[in-house]
Amino acid sequence: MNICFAPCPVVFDLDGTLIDSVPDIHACVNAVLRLHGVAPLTLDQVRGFVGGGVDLLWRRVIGTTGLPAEAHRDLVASFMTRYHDATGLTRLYPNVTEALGILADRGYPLGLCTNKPLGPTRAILDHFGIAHLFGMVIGGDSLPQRKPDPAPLRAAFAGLGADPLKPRGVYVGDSEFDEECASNTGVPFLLFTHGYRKTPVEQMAHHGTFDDFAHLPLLVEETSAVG
Ligand SMILES: O=C(O)COP(=O)(O)O
Repeated sequence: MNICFAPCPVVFDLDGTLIDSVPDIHACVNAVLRLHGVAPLTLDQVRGFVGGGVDLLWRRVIGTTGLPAEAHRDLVASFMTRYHDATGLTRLYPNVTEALGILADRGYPLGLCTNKPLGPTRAILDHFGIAHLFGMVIGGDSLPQRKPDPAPLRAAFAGLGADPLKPRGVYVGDSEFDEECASNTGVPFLLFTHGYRKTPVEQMAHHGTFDDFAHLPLLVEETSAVG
């Protein structure tokens, strides 16, 4: 059971959930590929590589382009010098700011748990003026483990005052990584259907879906009341 008598913590994924970040990631990946004389990847290819963090992104880029595996570390470093504050092509999904504001006003402690490194995560939250809404932010480099390991999500809930081993709350995300992480952590999962998932919605385990953040506050209320 996951019943909360006070508003329980709500933790969000970032890429594909609050923001569409793929255009900036795509531009920075292709800028690095250009330096190595490699043909650019498409937006769809790069979208398919996002979700597991920067190391996995570049393992997938290497697998597709035939760049040498030994170059991985340098490619990631070169990407990060470009991506650490790249926000120009990134967009918040519609009604995100309003939904976060409503949940915060209703007393829900809000957190963020992303596989994106903390540097660009903070740059994006600042850029969109939503950083102050999150009481805890866990990035892909905050801990040795990354989603779908439960450790980062547990740390996010713990930072919001929940019991890290049996957290009460809700995780909101868009991908298979998020689905598995919520299940590993033992919290209900709310699935945003416009994100980067590859699996059909009907094959994903979730406690509710939404395609517009205008519907999220009610869904959170219902999910945390039912458990
Ligand atoms: O950087 C990534 O690959 C994914 O980040 P996310 O956990 O916010 O979806």
